[in-house]
Amino acid sequence: MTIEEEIRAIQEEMDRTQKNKATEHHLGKLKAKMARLKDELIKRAIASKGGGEGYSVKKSGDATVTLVGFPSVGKSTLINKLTDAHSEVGEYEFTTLDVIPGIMEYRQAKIQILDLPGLVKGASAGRGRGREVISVIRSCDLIVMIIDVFNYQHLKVLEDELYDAGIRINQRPPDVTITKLVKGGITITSTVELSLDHETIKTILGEYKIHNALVNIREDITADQLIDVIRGNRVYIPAITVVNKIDLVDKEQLKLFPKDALKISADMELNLDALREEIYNKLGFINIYLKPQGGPADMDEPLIMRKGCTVGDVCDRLHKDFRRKFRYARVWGNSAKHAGQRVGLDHQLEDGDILTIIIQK
Ligand SMILES: Nc1nc2c(ncn2[C@@H]2O[C@H](COP(=O)(O)OP(=O)(O)OP(=O)(O)O)[C@@H](O)[C@H]2O)c(=O)[nH]1
Ligand SMILES: [K+]
Ligand SMILES: [Mg+2]
Repeated sequence: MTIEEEIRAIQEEMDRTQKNKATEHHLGKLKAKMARLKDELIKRAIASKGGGEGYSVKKSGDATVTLVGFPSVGKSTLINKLTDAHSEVGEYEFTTLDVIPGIMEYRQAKIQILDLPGLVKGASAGRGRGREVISVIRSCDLIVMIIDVFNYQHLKVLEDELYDAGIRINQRPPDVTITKLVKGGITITSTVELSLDHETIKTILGEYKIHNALVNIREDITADQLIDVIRGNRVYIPAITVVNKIDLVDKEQLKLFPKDALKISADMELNLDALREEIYNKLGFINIYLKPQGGPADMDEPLIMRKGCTVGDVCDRLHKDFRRKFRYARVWGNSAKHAGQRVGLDHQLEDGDILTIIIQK
């Protein structure tokens, strides 16, 4: 049996099984098995080799955004309008076969946008150049999911493909820690009421050969989320949904789409300003001002970083040796307990902070 067939067989068994106290543990076991099989698919999807050469994309700018959608929804048309790129547009599917980068300059930020080949159902299992495309998506900072006005149902397919590739959109990592031990069995502690019973949790851990561990759960999680924590290879990426080609339908029809989806026409340049703004906001940029030791801060040209960044991230941005040569830093502003606070690489910065980095000579 292939993995896909096994998954289907287990799903059928789960559907057949009545939910009650007597079957709870059996269902838990099936759930655990199912989750582990899906995990096999993810492992396959993220192995960027396999089908052929991976795409080599050089990252540039302050953040990287990918355009993800079925063939011919208008990804290339859009990147040509938003950036300096010239990506081929065609009426036929799979016009774009490579990753095409472009830069969108917006409010002092340089945002790299990547036009990608169309994604189809089965991409995460390697259909088309699915695996290679997915490995590019996994390393971006924001996903723009594009559907066109005639194919709303594709949105769910896209979401499922990303999910099966270990990409969690608009989610935070589950608040769970697992500390493996050499003996003593499994101890589960939780600060909230859990929907998963302890037996199921143990069964899932057992599927991954974890028999001794401290498990601390601080939010109500699903079986899939527990496996996300065990595997640790999931990526958590924000996403926005865009409906393209609105010039082809009337206003009434647009009401059928969810409120939070942005409705645009790439071709007719309708609503593109709102999209630029949304991309910028969703990336959560902050300004960090650098101050050389003993001198005034450069207040004209801030370093553009992302919310949640650390002093170490700033070091990486400035020079490849800075992290290694780092001694300490001083910070003024919102993240500082007092002006000029001495901080280390892990210190989290906030918008408007002024920073001095001291490195070894
Ligand atoms: N009416 C209308 N047509 C559009 C719009 N955007 C794109 N198109 C047309 O849709 C077709 C596909 O556009 P592309 O930009 O090549 O789409 P794509 O998503 O890059 O396609 P692949 O690279 O093949 O995956 C072309 O004929 C475009 O002219 C739009 O906003 N309105
Ligand atoms: K096309
Ligand atoms: Mg294209």
